[in-house]
Amino acid sequence: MSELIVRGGKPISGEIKPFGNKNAVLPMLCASLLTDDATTIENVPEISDVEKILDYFRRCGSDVSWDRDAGTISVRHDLAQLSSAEAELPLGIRSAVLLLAPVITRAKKLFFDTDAKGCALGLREIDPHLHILSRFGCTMRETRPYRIEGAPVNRAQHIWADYASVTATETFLMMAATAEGISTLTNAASEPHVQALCRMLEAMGAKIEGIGTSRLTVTGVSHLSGASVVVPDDHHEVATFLAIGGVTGGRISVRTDVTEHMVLIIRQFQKLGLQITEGDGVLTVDGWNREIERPYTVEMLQKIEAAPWPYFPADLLPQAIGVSIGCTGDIMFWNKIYEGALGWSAELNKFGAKVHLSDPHRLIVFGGTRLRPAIVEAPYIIRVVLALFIAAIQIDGESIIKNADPIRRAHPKFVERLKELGADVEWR
Ligand SMILES: CC(=O)N[C@H]1[C@@H](OP(=O)(O)OP(=O)(O)OC[C@H]2O[C@@H](n3ccc(=O)[nH]c3=O)[C@H](O)[C@@H]2O)O[C@H](CO)[C@@H](O)[C@@H]1O
Ligand SMILES: C=C(OP(=O)(O)O)C(=O)O
Repeated sequence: MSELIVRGGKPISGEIKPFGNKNAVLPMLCASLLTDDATTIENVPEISDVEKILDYFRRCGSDVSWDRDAGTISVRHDLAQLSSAEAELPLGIRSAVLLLAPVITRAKKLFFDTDAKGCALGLREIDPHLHILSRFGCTMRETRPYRIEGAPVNRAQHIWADYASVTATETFLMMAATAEGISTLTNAASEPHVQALCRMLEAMGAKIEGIGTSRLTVTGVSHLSGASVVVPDDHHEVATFLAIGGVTGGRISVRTDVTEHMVLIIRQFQKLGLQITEGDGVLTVDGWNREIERPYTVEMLQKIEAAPWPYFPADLLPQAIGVSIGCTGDIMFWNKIYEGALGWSAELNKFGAKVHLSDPHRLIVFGGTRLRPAIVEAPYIIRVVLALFIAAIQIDGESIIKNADPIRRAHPKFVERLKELGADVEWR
C-alpha cells in the first residue's frame, strides 16, 4: 500500500488534534538510554521511526511497553545487556545518529555500519556528530564500518559548531549532560524539538542554560534519573493540516500546545493567501484568496526562506510549495539548508504548474496556471509526499501519488483522519 489516491476539489472541514512531534520523540527516546531508571513518554505518535528505535531497544535487551491507544511508552534499559549488545542501528531513519551519544556514554563502545541517512534531502553528513564525540574523548575509526570507543570519563568541552545542526546539537546535549564540568555549544540549533530534549534532560536531572538560544551551557551531573515527560505536538502537522483545509476551501481548526512556535510559520502561509487566525490555543484556517501577497517593494519577488530555527523550517517548505501552485502571482522558495531538497519539483509540472529550479536551493513558482489531476512520484522525503498531497487535493479529479509510504514515518493515521473530515482519499 504505497500509493495515495486523492480525489480533490472537495472542501475538508472540522477539527484536528495533532500528534506528537517525530523529531522530538526520537531524541527523547534515545535520551532514555542515559539512565537505568524507567522513563515514561506521553503523546507518542504511532509512526514507523518510533517502531524502529523501539526495535533497536528490544534487540539491546531493554524492557519496552507501548500503549498505542494512550500514546504512552515506558522503557527501561539494562546497562549490562546494552554493553554486550551488538545490535545493528536502525536503517532509513536519520535518528539512528542519535543513538551514538547515549550508547557510547553508557556502553563505551559501538560498532555501526550505517551512515544514518533519513529523507533524501542531500548528503546528511555525520561529521558534526563524530566531531562532537571525538571532542568528548571518543576514539573512532572514521570509515565504515565505524568503530567508536568512549573515554572512561566524559570531560566538559567548549565547542563552536560549523553550523546549527539539529541532531548534532542533540548529540552534544547527551554527551555534555553527564560530562565532568561545564560544557558549552556555540552555534547550537534551537528548534522546538531541541528544546523538548533539553526539557527532558532537565527532568532527568541535567543542568542546562540557554534553552531555545544558539548558545547552550550544560553543567554535567554524575547521575541522570528516570522521568515522566510529554512530547510536544508536531508543529509540522499543525501547519500541514491548516494548509490542506485552506486549499480545499474548507475550515479546519487545530487545537495545540505549540501555538507559540507557529507565529512565523503562519506568517509565511499567509503570504500564500491562506486566512489563518489564532485564539485560545486554537488555530483556524477559513478561506484562501489564492493570491501571492504582493511585496511593498515592487521590484521584489515575494519569497519564503527556510533556515535553522527561528527561521521558517525546511520541513515545511515543501508544503508551502504545494499550496503556492494554486495561487496567482510569483514566489521564490529558498531552502538555505539542504543541497538536494528541491529536485522533486519537476513532479509539479505534471499538475500543470510552472516552476523553475534556479539552483539546488531556490525554486520559483509562477502562478496562475491551469491545474489538472496527475500521477506523480514522491521521492523518499516525508514532507514532499505532503506537498504532492496538498497539490492534488486542491484539484478537481483523481490524482495518484506513488511511493507515498514515507508519510508513515511522521504522520500517524494521516488518511484516516482526513477521511473523517470529508476527504476522498485512500491507500492502494
Ligand atoms: C531526526 C531529525 O531531527 N531530523 C531533522 C534534523 O535533521 P539533521 O539534524 O540531519 O539536520 P541538520 O540540522 O544537521 O541539517 C541538515 C543539513 O543541512 C545542512 N546545513 C544545515 C544548517 C546550516 O546552517 N547549514 C547547512 O549547511 C548540512 O548539510 C546538514 O547536514 O534537522 C533538519 C533541519 O531542520 C530537519 O530537516 C530534519 O527533519
Ligand atoms: C527530514 C525529515 O526527517 P529525517 O531527518 O528523519 O529524514 C523530516 O522529518 O522531515
